[in-house]
Amino acid sequence: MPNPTDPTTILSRLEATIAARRAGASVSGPESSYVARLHAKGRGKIAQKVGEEATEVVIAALTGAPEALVGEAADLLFHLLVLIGDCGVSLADVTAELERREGISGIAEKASRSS
Ligand SMILES: N=c1c2ncn([C@@H]3O[C@H](COP(=O)(O)OP(=O)(O)OP(=O)(O)O)[C@@H](O)[C@H]3O)c2ncn1[C@@H]1O[C@H](COP(=O)(O)O)[C@@H](O)[C@H]1O
Repeated sequence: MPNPTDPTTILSRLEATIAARRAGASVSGPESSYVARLHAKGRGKIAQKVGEEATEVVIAALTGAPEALVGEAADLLFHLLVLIGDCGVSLADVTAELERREGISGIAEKASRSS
């Protein structure tokens, strides 16, 4: 049985909640759901939010306390999940890519690109 507080489990649960909000956007509506509201504004707005949150992560990392970075990183992960979901990409797609890269040094991989 998966550990409910495991980071991957939490991200999967959040992904499922986001998908449910997206699917039921016309039911719950932008009034009561932030995810539905964001979807109503379109992919451009969702992508813009990811960019903003990424910038806030950078600022917090360079100037803020660790607690501020935790909050900004959570905002970024949340909005990134909303964006990839909107594009039909799942968390499993991303973790599969990370798994594929496992053990491949980034330096060696970059060097292999030119050959
Ligand atoms: N994890 C989150 C989460 N993190 C951040 N946020 C919201 O993201 C927004 C980001 O704040 P900003 O000031 O940047 O956004 P904003 O005021 O809309 O900014 P602009 O319109 O000016 O761009 C805030 O409204 C936060 O509450 C989140 N909203 C929802 N979730 C999760 O998503 C689930 C579904 O949420 P609803 O769709 O609202 O039911 C929730 O149960 C949570 O688990």
